Amino acid sequence: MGVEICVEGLTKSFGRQVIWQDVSLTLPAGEVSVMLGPSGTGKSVFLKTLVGLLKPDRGSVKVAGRDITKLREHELYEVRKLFGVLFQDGALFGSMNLYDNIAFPLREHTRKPESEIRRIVLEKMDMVGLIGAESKLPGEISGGMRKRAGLARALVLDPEIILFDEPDSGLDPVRVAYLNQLIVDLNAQIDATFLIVTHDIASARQVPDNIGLLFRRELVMFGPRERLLTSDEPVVRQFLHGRMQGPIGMAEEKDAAQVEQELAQLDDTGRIPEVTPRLLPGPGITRPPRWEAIARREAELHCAEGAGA
Ligand SMILES: Nc1ncnc2c1ncn2[C@@H]1O[C@H](COP(=O)(O)OP(=O)(O)OP(=O)(O)O)[C@@H](O)[C@H]1O
Repeated sequence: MGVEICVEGLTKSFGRQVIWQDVSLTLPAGEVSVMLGPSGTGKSVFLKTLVGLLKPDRGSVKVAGRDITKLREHELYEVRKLFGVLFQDGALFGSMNLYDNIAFPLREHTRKPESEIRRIVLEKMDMVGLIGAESKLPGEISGGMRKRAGLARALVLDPEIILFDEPDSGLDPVRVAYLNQLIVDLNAQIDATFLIVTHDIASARQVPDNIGLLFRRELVMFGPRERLLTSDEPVVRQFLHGRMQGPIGMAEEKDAAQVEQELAQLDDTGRIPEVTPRLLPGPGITRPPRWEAIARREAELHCAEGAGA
């Protein structure tokens, strides 16, 4: 079972540049959450702060009840073992083949014999569909395969929490669909807590239990997927529809009068936004108990939509 991450009053700046302030949210244990936000709003900085690679100016990050912002380096080292992180490019060592890349955390952090390492590496490679590619170098495989190799490496220490930094960037829509299915299946199988930073709205609509949005140095909203998908908040609507009309501008924020005019022209007030059906774990994958609650919520949602139609 994954662990809960409880963030309270978190603020981070670099020099005089405030990245975000007073961010509070709880990533529920075992659930999948997505963090959205325009480029440069500090989503990657947020992931790095959660894993203790960056120190916040203020606030706390409690991982399984321990505030990691207060830990010393050697204590932090222990807590970091709870995390698996999938960096944007997979962050593989270019001169090592996939097998050695994936075995690396086990050789670095454990004293397991090579036979056990082999069993674990092949098990994780199988989970992400990479069996047979053990001897390939990262430069010899596609971007999608590199992401999956990065994911296999993030899995070898059996993490309680997995952080994904734009897992879908640079992938074609079909590979994104496969990757999303893999994420949903993995979550059901290993039951860890997932946080995904993505720009892909289709993924954000289908995959998570919860969605958050960073904008203007603040966490605008964080909550259950359906709440954000049906939200009236202009910035949430603009982002989830990927449209120009709304508070988010090309380079900076727009003035209030312009935003008001754009929103008036849109004239979609009163229309109930569609809630995209959730991506389900694949056939044969045993779903953890929380899926019963999810199924109930989804059924209620469809009843309400049916009644409103
Ligand atoms: N180590 C650092 N030192 C100084 N500034 C930094 C550092 N890391 C990030 N920043 C700044 O923090 C801001 C947020 O960066 P971050 O990469 O977290 O944004 P993001 O929301 O992930 O963007 P994108 O969606 O484009 O990947 C940027 O202005 C960046 O220049």
